[in-house]
Amino acid sequence: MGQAQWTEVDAFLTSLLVGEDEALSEATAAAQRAGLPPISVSPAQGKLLYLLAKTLGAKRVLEIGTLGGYSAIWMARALPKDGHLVSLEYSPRHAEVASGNIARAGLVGIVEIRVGAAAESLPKLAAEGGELFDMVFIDADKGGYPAYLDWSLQLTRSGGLIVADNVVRGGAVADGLSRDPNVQGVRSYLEKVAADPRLEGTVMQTVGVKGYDGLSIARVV
Ligand SMILES: C[S@@+](CC[C@H](N)C(=O)[O-])C[C@H]1O[C@@H](n2cnc3c(N)ncnc32)[C@H](O)[C@@H]1O
Repeated sequence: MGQAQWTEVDAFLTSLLVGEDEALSEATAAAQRAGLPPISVSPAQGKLLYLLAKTLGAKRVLEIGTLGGYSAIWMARALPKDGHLVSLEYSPRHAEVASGNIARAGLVGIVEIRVGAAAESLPKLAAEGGELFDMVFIDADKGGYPAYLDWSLQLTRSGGLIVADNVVRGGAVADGLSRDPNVQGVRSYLEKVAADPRLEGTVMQTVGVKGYDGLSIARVV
């Protein structure tokens, strides 16, 4: 038997282990109908985010980059009934589609979407002085990642996780001479993770419809 392509393996593993239900598949379909770009995490990655939040016993999760709410639904499902997920989204249109998806998933009381640039929403969130977050998922503009890491460090409890998607960028992250601002953003993000004594981190390389990429996971000590 020949070696299966990653798409076949992904389909096999997703149907075997991930268990995407109607609310999740409808969230993807609604985002597609609304013309949103197909750049949400994969079902297997969504399940990983869910498992990380569940393992942490998370009550509070912060997401930077909502899109249609697909990853937010996964993470919110790991929270208790009185849990809270704050998701920051720049585009009002994306936030509107996400709100519909979150309502259909029965998560209105848990998920709060804040519309605006994350660089403006994060200082406001910090100024509110609420409880610290157990987990942050960074999945927005890559140039903003280094600043999002600084805010996430302020907003995450000791023992919590800061997770960031798309940090390998087809392998370009290893190219120190790259002039691509997205590559520079994720490279600087990983350098900050490596250098900060408050963090211990790693990167899981991934393959998916968006190509070869990676997910950074860092624990706040
Ligand atoms: C990769 S998508 C998020 C996917 C989502 N986390 C999921 O997996 O379902 C990135 C999102 O970040 C949003 N975004 C981009 N720049 C942003 C910014 N400066 N502040 C807040 N959101 C931003 C985009 O509009 C887009 O909806």
